[in-house]
Amino acid sequence: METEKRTQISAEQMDNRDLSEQIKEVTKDSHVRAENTELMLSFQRGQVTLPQYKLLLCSLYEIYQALEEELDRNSSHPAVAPIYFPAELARLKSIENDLEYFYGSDWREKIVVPTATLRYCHRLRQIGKENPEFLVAHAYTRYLGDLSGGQVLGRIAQKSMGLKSCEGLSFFAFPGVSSPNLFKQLYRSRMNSVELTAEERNGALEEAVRAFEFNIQVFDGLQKMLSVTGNEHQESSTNSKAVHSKTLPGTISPMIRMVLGLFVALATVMGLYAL
Ligand code: HEM
Repeated sequence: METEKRTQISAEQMDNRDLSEQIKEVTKDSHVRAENTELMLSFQRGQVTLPQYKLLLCSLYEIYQALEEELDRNSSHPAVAPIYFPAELARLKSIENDLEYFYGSDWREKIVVPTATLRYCHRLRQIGKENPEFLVAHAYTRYLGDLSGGQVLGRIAQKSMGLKSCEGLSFFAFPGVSSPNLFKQLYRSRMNSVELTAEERNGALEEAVRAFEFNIQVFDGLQKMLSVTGNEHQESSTNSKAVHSKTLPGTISPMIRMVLGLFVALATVMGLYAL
């Protein structure tokens, strides 16, 4: 009886807690996992390479395009309006500048992303249409991350890649935010003002865990791309749109298949003559 009462109280206390506290709590383990992905470890060790960073920018471009389009479209939705800060937070334009700096004016034709990025974007667009009240989870995961660890990562990246100026690093800069810490406080209070039913709140918390999971999968996908294709797509002027269309280990490229086909045909013809 006593235990039942205690469980009830803690469930109530849990419900009464602010969304910003709850979301931080439920994503704690995921944050540790994200920090420990190979890509994030390269950043933290000061070993991030230009191909890694360029490839990350490609995925961030697709992700922020989806996220910001959905936030814009739902900007007057009651669960989005309080956390809608395009002037302070929007990243798309900055990423476009960075991509142009590294890839040149035809950067749009050089974008390559792993399938994990496409899945992440698909989810963002889906919830933008079906459950805009969950966008807060995705906006929190990306923007508060960028304003937290992201700030340190930007400085490390500049050193690691030996970039002289801040060119190519505008993704990390938030000119509209004079104090990231104060802004994060404001953002948390706005998150806490969003009115959600218990069911919607649980959904948003689940979505935040999912958002971290998507990021982890994107980072892992990028590392796989780098280990499979090396720097080839970074340094050449390939026009491929998504790496999932590239040849991966375990598959036979169309060229090898054609050569094998010709070989078999030739052997068959020669066999017929021999008869
Ligand atoms: C090298 C990797 C990373 C490092 C070193 C790092 C570090 C940090 C630090 C120091 C904070 C501040 C914690 C606090 O104020 O209590 C933070 C907060 C945060 N990080 Fe990361 N982070 C990393 C990667 C990521 C990634 C990949 C994501 C998500 C995609 C992320 C999302 C967040 C979020 C949402 C917060 C805000 C937590 C809150 O105050 O509610 N971080 N991170």
